[in-house]
Amino acid sequence: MDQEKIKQGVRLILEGVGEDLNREGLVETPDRVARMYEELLAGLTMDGSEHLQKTFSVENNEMVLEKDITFYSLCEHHLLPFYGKVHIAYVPDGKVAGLSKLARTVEIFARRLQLQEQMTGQIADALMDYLKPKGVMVMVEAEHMCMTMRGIKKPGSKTVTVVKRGIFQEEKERSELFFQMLR
Ligand SMILES: Nc1nc2c(ncn2[C@@H]2O[C@H](COP(=O)(O)OP(=O)(O)OP(=O)(O)O)[C@@H](O)[C@H]2O)c(=O)[nH]1
Ligand SMILES: [Zn+2]
Repeated sequence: MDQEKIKQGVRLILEGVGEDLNREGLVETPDRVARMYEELLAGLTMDGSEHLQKTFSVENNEMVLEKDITFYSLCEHHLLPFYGKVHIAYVPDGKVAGLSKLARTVEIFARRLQLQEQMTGQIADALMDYLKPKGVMVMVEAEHMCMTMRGIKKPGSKTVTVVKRGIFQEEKERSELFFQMLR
């Protein structure tokens, strides 16, 4: 990431809104914001396979659900946060991932400029590609600040996206079980 360019950009925004760049509270702001983007967009340089290489063998291929994984992302249209919960279910095919690795995979795709629909699909596809389970289902529930603090201003509105892969597309009962387990 080009920190110098981000700093220049922040200086231009501050000037553009009519601020005094030399005001005490703003002197370090371009630097802070550049460091912040490094953290908020850390997923850009990471690969979805990163945390899904190490697995554990299982004989029982029953569904695993990891729910309420909190995430914070940035919408690519306004650069404002959208945040909420990700729920991931998968049906293993002889191997499972460490539980924390599901949340780590969420982080990789959340820490980018995103569309919620795209993030949901990317998480599901990474699990299918690298963990090779029989199926994956991912649900994301989020509040978009571009919908709440600006524009249409509808605080509390939630966007829910769902992506199914493999056995979840073929067997309706699997998705029903997923929804039941979320209650
Ligand atoms: N599908 C989708 N849309 C999103 C997401 N995040 C933000 N948006 C929408 O992106 C759209 C951008 O619309 P534009 O008309 O180009 O921008 P705008 O004039 O700022 O739109 P308003 O928000 O309606 O004021 C808006 O409708 C946002 O609600 C997302 O994750 N998925
Ligand atoms: Zn937006």
